[in-house]
Amino acid sequence: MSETFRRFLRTLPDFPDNLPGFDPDKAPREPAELFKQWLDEALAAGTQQPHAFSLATVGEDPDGGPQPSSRMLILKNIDDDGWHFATSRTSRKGQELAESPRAAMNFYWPGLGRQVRVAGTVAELSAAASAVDWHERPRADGSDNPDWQLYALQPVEYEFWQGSNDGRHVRHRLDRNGNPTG
Ligand SMILES: Cc1cc2nc3c(=O)[nH]c(=O)nc-3n(C[C@H](O)[C@H](O)[C@H](O)COP(=O)(O)O)c2cc1C
Repeated sequence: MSETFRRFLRTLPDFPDNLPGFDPDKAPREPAELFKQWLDEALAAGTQQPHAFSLATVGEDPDGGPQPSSRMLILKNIDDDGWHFATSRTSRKGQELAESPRAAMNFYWPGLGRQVRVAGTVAELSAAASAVDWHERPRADGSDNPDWQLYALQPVEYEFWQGSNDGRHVRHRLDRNGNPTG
């Protein structure tokens, strides 16, 4: 099984042939602006749920050691508070964020060979903003949910990654102020 499966994985499709280029010197200076540009391009390329991302949080393993966990979420906004997402405070990630308010986001747009990483500290936004988010969900039914929480991740680092079929992938890394870090 493992050898067959290993060979099967090798046969799976790689990046599409026509990936866009990326020149960091010509990119918007503001990381949020560059992100919005890439999001628009992912949408134009037909990406389903281009605003979906993986959120990694840190909890504890059964022996008390650090244990990362991750799951997909939907981006709700970007403003001075940070990059917004919402979930239940009682969920695993909600409990982990209460204990350890740091997280890492990862967006991936396979059709464009692009990945964006954003990591930082996480703060809870207001109950009023959380209620608005709850009621604006696509399948909202008018009920309230006092456990629903809107969070904002305040970035400490960013990485914009553009894959290339010649293997010369471009990594554009920025600090919290949007200054390139190499
Ligand atoms: C594309 C996608 C988007 C999702 N968006 C959200 C979301 O915005 N908020 C949320 O609480 N769960 C969302 N989920 C479900 C989460 O991935 C996860 O299963 C759930 O929140 C429980 O996670 P936890 O047990 O790790 O806390 C989404 C799942 C997928 C596949």
